[in-house]
Order: sequence, then structure tokens, then C-alpha cells
Amino acid sequence: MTTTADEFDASLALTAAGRLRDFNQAGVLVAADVHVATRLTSMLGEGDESVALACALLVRAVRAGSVCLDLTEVREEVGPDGTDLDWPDPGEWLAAVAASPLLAAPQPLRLEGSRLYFDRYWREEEQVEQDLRRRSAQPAPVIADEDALQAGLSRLFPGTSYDEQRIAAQTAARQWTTVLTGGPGTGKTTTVAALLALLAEQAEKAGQRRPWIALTAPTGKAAARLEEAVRDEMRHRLSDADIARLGNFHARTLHMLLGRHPDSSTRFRHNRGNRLPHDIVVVDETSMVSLTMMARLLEAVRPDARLVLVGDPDQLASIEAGAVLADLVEGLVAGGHAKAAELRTSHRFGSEIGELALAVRENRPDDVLAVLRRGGDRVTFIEDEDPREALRSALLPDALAIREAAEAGNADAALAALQRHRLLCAHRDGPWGVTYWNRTVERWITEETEDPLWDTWYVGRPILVTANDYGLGIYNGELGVTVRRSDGSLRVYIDSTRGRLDFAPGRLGNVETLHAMTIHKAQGSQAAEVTVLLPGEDSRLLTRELFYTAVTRSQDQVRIVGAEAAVRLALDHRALRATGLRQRLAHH
Ligand SMILES: Nc1ncnc2c1ncn2[C@@H]1O[C@H](COP(=O)(O)OP(=O)(O)OP(=O)(O)O)[C@@H](O)[C@H]1O
Repeated sequence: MTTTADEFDASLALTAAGRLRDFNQAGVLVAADVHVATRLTSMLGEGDESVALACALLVRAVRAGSVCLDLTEVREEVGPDGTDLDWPDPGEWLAAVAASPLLAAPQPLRLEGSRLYFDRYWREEEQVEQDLRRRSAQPAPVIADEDALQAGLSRLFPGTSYDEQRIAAQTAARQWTTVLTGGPGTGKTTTVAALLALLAEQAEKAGQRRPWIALTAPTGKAAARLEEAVRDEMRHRLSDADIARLGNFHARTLHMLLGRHPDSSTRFRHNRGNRLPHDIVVVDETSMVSLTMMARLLEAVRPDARLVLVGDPDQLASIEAGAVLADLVEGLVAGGHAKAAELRTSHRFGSEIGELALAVRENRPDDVLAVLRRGGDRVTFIEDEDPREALRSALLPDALAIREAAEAGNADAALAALQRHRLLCAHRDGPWGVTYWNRTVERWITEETEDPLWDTWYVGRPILVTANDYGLGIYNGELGVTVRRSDGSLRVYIDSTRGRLDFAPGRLGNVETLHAMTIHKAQGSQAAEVTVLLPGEDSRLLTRELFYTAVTRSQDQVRIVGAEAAVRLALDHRALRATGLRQRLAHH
């Protein structure tokens, strides 16, 4: 390699040599990957540069959300950036890593077949596997009254339109651990509400007390949505007797359910020595649960409590490492630990959005483009090279409606207007990023109202809470709006899991403007109308999972802004993560 290193380029590790330097200069590794690898290998006396390379590539993999690095697959995964690089021979590489002092106790690294792990993730994966195996090895749960179960299934899931849900609930009633999967509107919540009623009836038939139910989700927003949806289903579809048997319950975030520790984000009050008291634990939006949180949850749930993990495995995985839901879906079934409970038919859209989501999920680019271009009431495709004018007419009315309600001191109307429409971007920065579009919408408001919006806190400023604040009682993902009160002061109203709260703007630290939002942050929430800005074709974030997650955030209408090439590329790229859980569970 003849490239001269730029001493001011922070991505280059100037002290690196040999392969580490070449991989760094080719852009495969960043400086931090190289530094961690150099540090670890020198500390433990490892002189083989292929081991240092494996180490650095492992750091790179974990940075991207993988749990491990498969040494036999990494070259293909790196793709064109790695074409000219000197890759070690796979057999020799594996042998060198296996013999390394980095794998000797107290090992920072572990090798499982060809998968290399940091010790922490290896242990978490091992624990998740063992806990799930133990759960499935117990005798199946007892059905106290089979006739009552069958009668309940027919009553709660009447007719052929409920066939999938009836089968899923029947399956879930007979096993300790169920992964209930389905896209948006496929009836997951309906199934959960009815399943809870069936299990409560069985407890009554067995002469047991009313089951203690925990409803939980990774974010406050998703937990609140789950509770509302289950209550709604109960009101509409369950009998008074069913409702009385279920009693009262509230949804909480996983962190709250497990009991937050004041000085640790990965240790909880409930654990293997102090299990959760609940008989049934339902987790929604499981795709957002990291490997670490799944490990903490599984050690805290009693082995004889039902665990129902609900989610959509085609969505983006958690921000932290792991792809737990996708792994469980395949691993539990392949290993014979649980039967699948999969819902396929969408009951909500009955229209283009469902068709679009399915075509994205099944990687049918021509069908995706056909739905986008057909131009129905619910799906719009903006292919203009400069979409600003089209976006202005789509976005400005909602921004002005929020502002008008906020000026009038009407927090209800301002928050309702905010819930209506969401502008989603893949990136935070750059021409297609949240920062740019937040500023652009603010500029449009100024042009329209002649109010220059000098202050950070302006009337009608919509905000997103970006970190949990247990003191204030507001949580990551919650939305709010800045409203002018009759005395002229500004107040921020936030729809929180604890109800509507209001604060003086100065008290809020971790918030950002919400004219636009990243697709990652929108996981777990929905809006009536969603506008998705597809990034340029050179974006590394542009994947099928990202596109699918964005499309499925909409309840009524979705507008996709981008080029045909970006749509095709998105479908072609997968946000795949290297993990070993699926293989571990599948192994008999
Ligand atoms: N079998 C069915 N036939 C007709 N309508 C149904 C059926 N099942 C559910 N529905 C209705 O379809 C809508 C979506 O159902 P539900 O909320 O249970 O889906 P979901 O998978 O939980 O959706 P999401 O995860 O997107 O919120 C609801 O209005 C529900 O009442």
C-alpha cells in the first residue's frame, strides 16, 4: 500500500503497522478498532498479527451490532473494501486464534467453532441458551380443562378470519415460551388479549389464584401502546367474566419491570436469586430487545411462568448488540424447543401499505415499485431530484397546525397535531439527515409566519425525549410540544407513560426538536401519516430492515421520497448481524 497517512485524519491509527495499518487505510477498520486490538494483544503477549487483525475485526463487528465475528465469513461480509487486502488463510487464521493467549483464562475472548466473541457476549449468549433450554425441558404446562380451552378458543377467535390467531393462541397455551411474530396489524395484540383471558380461565378451573400478569416493552412509548391496545381489545372483545378474571395490570418498560439499579444499567433488582413474581410475562416489540436485556429478563422470569415474546423479526434489531428475536424465531423451532406462533395476514391496512410492507419484506423490488407508483390514497412516491417543494406542501400544514394550537394554549390540539405526521430520515447528519430537515421546517415556518424563531424554545417547538429522566418521570421516546400559556409563559407538555406532564423548558435537558426523526428512534411508535426520506445510494444505513421499519411506522398513509435506485438498493442490502444464538439453540 502506498497511501500516505493523513496525520489529521482521526479515523487513521498512525501507530498501526502491517495488516492492521492496511485494513485501517482501506477503511475497513477505524482507529478505535486498531487501538483496542493493539492494546489487548500487547497486554497478553500475543505477537501474531493475524490474531490482532481478528481482534480488531471483532471490535468492528460489535460496533455494528453483531455479537461475534465469524472468521470464515468476515471476508465476504466486508465486501469490496477488502478486495485488495491480505487476508489470512481461514484454516491458519482459526488455528492461530485458537492457540492464542487471548483465549486462556481469564479470557477476554472466546472461540465457538469459527465464531470469535468478547467474553461478556459469549456468557450472555450461553446463559440465554441455557435458560431457554431449561424452560422447554420442563413438562408442558397443564391444561386444567381442555373443553373450556377449546370453547374459549372458538368464542374468542370466531370464524375463519381468526384461524391464524386461534392456532397461535392454542400453541401458546401449551408451552412455557412462545415467540409470537407478525407484521403490523396482523392481530398480535388481539391474540395476546385473548390468550391472557384463556390462561386466566384455566387458572380458575385449576382452582388457582388469578394469574399475575406483567406487560412490558423495551421503551416507555411501546409499553404505553401495548397497555392501551390490550385494554382496547379487552373492552371490545372480552366478556365481563373474562375481564373480571384478568383483574388490573399496567405495562412498564423492561428496565422498570426488572427493577432499575441506581448505579448500573445492566444489573437489576430482579434476577436469578430474586425472581419476578409474575405468572405471565408478555414482552412487546421484542425486536428492540438487546442480547444483554434478554439475558437479564430470562434470569429473572420464574421457570414456571409463561413467557410470551411478541414482535416483528423483519424490523431493525436493537440499537445494542444482538438480533435476539430473529434468532429465537429460527433457533427455538429448529431445536424443537417451541412451536412457531406466526401471524401473516394483515387486518389493519387491507390496502397498499400492507402490500408494500409485504413486498419489502419478501424482497420483491418490482412489486414494491409498482405499489409505490400506482398512486392510491395511502401510498405516495416522490421521485423528484429536488423534493423540497413537494415536502414543503406535505409537511408545513402540520407544523403550522401544531404552532397554531400551541399559540392558542391548546396542549391537547397541539399534541394531537404532532401525533398525526412523522418525517423519518435514515441519518442524523448530512443533506438527508434529521438536523438539516429540522432546520428546513423551521425556515418554512419562519417564511410563512415571519417569526424568525431565534430562541431554542419557540411556541410550537415539537420535541422528542432522548433519555430516561426518572426524576422528572419522562422517558426516552416520549413526545412533547411547547405551548404558550395565557400568562404568556412557555410550558412543554409531554405525553408520558405517567400521563400528561408539563415542565418549564429550562428543566428539560435530554430533548431534541422533532420536525424530523431518525427511523431508528421511531421504532416502537407509529403515526397516522409517515414521510420517509430514503438516503442516497452510498448510505451504509440503507437496508431492507430500515426501509421495512420506516414503512410500517405508518397507520394510514405513507409517502416515500427517493430514487428507484435507492429503493432497489435498500431491498438488496440486509442489516445482518453475526450472532451465535440461533445456531446454539438449533443444535440438539
Ligand atoms: N382476525 C381478525 N379479523 C378482523 N380484524 C382483526 C382480526 N384480528 C385483529 N383485527 C383488527 O385488526 C387491527 C389490528 O390488530 P392488532 O392491533 O391486534 O394487530 P397488531 O399485530 O398488534 O398490530 P401492531 O403491532 O401493528 O400494533 C385491530 O383493529 C383489530 O381489532
